[in-house]
Amino acid sequence: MARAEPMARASSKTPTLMTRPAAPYREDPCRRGGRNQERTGMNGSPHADSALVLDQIHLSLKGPAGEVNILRGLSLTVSAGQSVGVVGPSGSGKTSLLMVIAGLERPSQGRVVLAGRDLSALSEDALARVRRDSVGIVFQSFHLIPSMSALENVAVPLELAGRRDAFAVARETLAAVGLDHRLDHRPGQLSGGEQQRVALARAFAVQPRVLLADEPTGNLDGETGQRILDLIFSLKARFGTTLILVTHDLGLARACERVVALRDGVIVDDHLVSPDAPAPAWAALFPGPRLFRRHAVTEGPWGRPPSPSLPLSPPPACPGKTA
Ligand SMILES: Nc1ncnc2c1ncn2[C@@H]1O[C@H](COP(=O)(O)OP(=O)(O)OP(=O)(O)O)[C@@H](O)[C@H]1O
Repeated sequence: MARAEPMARASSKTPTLMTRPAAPYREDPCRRGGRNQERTGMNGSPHADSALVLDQIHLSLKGPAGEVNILRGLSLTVSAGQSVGVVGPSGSGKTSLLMVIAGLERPSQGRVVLAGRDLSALSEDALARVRRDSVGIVFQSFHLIPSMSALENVAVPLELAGRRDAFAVARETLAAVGLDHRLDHRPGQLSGGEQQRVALARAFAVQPRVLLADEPTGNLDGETGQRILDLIFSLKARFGTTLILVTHDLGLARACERVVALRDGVIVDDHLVSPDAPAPAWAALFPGPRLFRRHAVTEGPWGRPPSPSLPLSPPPACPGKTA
């Protein structure tokens, strides 16, 4: 559902993008690269390499005609660093799933474990902190603050989180998305693709463990959408971010390592993507596929690699492993 205000249902909760504090670079090389297709019931099994575990999630909300069962017993485990395209017909629950993962919507039943924290056990304040530390969100309609410059849009969440280097980090991140010549432009003075790049810079500036994107190319023309997609995957490669992308675009979905298809609030298909494989069953859910290419991006899409001076900490050592 192309919700103009995807955060409206969570109006009583803390806005995510403006309050997320800076998080240190926490990519764990011990956890990266695994592909985990296990659907788990938690049952005490270890999820050490999981960025996200959803265990039997139900979400019911009151609609005008009574209660709507939006998610109905959905379980999913996503490895750290994995990219997952979430597809499905309109109304199947894709956006609702993102809201639950982000902690913006509490499930009626079930458990969400995000970056090692069981969200169901947390107070609202603790939930907001985990969200701010661990999650970046990018929406189809950018959600930038119109009265602020590009630089301020990226820097202000960092500043609110107490980062003294907020503006320096914001400059670096905007440079990494190719916008160092547009720092003082307000959203209304930027193209759609530029606005989405600002939104991506804002999401990645805090180096989240998990990036949630709801139709991130939905408002863009094909070429600009492709470049935004290149950028997302290049930032993912750089930071080891786990990506969960909701899309109606078959090509975008197939750019991910894994595709999960929803229908009526349950997972009906869950595949690792093989570029050479014949069209999988979920392809039938797409009316008119566009073809984005499969990604192996290591350089920035705007003609140069992401800024080497982004504030990276050295990767932590793997316990029990020698170099
Ligand atoms: N606040 C709400 N109260 C009641 N029902 C809701 C609410 N928000 C969404 N729904 C319903 O939940 C279902 C799933 O909505 P959701 O936005 O998650 O679907 P979606 O798969 O993202 O759809 P689309 O592809 O059209 O964006 C829809 O039937 C929708 O009408």
